[in-house]
Amino acid sequence: MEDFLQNLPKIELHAHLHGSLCIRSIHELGLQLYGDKTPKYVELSKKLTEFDQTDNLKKCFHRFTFMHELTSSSKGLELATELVIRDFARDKVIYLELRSTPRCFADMSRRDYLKVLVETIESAQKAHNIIVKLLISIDRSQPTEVAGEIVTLAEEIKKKYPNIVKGLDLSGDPFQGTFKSLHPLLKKSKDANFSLALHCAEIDTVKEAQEMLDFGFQRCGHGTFLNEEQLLQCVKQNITIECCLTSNIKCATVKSYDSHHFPNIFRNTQCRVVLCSDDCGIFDTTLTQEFLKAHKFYQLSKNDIHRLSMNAIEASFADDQEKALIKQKVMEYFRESSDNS
Ligand SMILES: CNc1ncnc2c1ncn2[C@@H]1O[C@H](COP(=O)(O)O)[C@@H](O)[C@H]1O
Ligand SMILES: [Zn+2]
Repeated sequence: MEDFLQNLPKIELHAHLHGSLCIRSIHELGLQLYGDKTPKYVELSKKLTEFDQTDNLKKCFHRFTFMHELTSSSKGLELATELVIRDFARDKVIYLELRSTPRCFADMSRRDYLKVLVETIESAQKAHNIIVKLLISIDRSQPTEVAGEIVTLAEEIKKKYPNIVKGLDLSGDPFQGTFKSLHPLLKKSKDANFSLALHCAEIDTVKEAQEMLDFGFQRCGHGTFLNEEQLLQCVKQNITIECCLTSNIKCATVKSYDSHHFPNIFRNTQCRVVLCSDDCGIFDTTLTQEFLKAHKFYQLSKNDIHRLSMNAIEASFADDQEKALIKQKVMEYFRESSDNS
């Protein structure tokens, strides 16, 4: 199964740019930015060895602050994006939806940030033979004015790069900010035909989850605390749940693999569900590892893996032609592997 999953052409729908940089690639980034044996690189290496295991959501957000310091220049951001895309391609991901929150620094505006991302995606997807789309993230902990600027920029850049910019993500520390305050902005995006992949019910906030479901969106990040009724609503509204096993365990929003919500949704409901990595760098995982864990803990068969792959293709924000192409590659792989077994 390990070889089968490693070589399976995979579809990743929930990956945050800065969380997806693994320690090895952060070293590579540091080397390229600062050069070997320079004081800055030595300091970076020291900091990296001091990182202890991420075992709760708060620690995870500390690490983002550190990551953001590294990419606070156009060069750093470009290199980080290229490395992340390369690493996904190495894990045999053939279709990737990468999400990132536009930031501004001394010499870079949020518009510049997005420009660096789309241009790097354009070149990296060719170099690494992978289809990459961008979802623009709104950080719920930031002031609504910032979210407003991001929504406006997203509309502008989607017009220019309609084949790369596919939708909006709502993420950030779930203990901060409210969906309600962002409702008018998200409504504007929805009316402008943006696809929405929103973090929802990552922590136990039933009322907010209900507001979000009633608002309506395409993909639900985590959905950990959705109740049975809300899952039924997801079925009715055709909302896909993006499950991130390792992320939930390491952030301690789920106690154990045995009590994870994935198997119940997958086996006992009509809800479309997909497996994703979330922040594979921070949680020291890969999409292959996520499938392997699901196989180990929930006895996923090859048929189940096929169903999950088809779910991901269906739920992706790719256009119909791209979906057909990805489907063909996945089907071919399953056909060949059954011929060889
Ligand atoms: C673990 N669960 C999570 N829950 C909520 N938001 C998360 C997240 N993991 C990542 N992010 C969001 O992604 C940002 C980092 O990537 P970018 O700077 O955007 O590329 C984080 O700052 C946070 O806003
Ligand atoms: Zn996430």
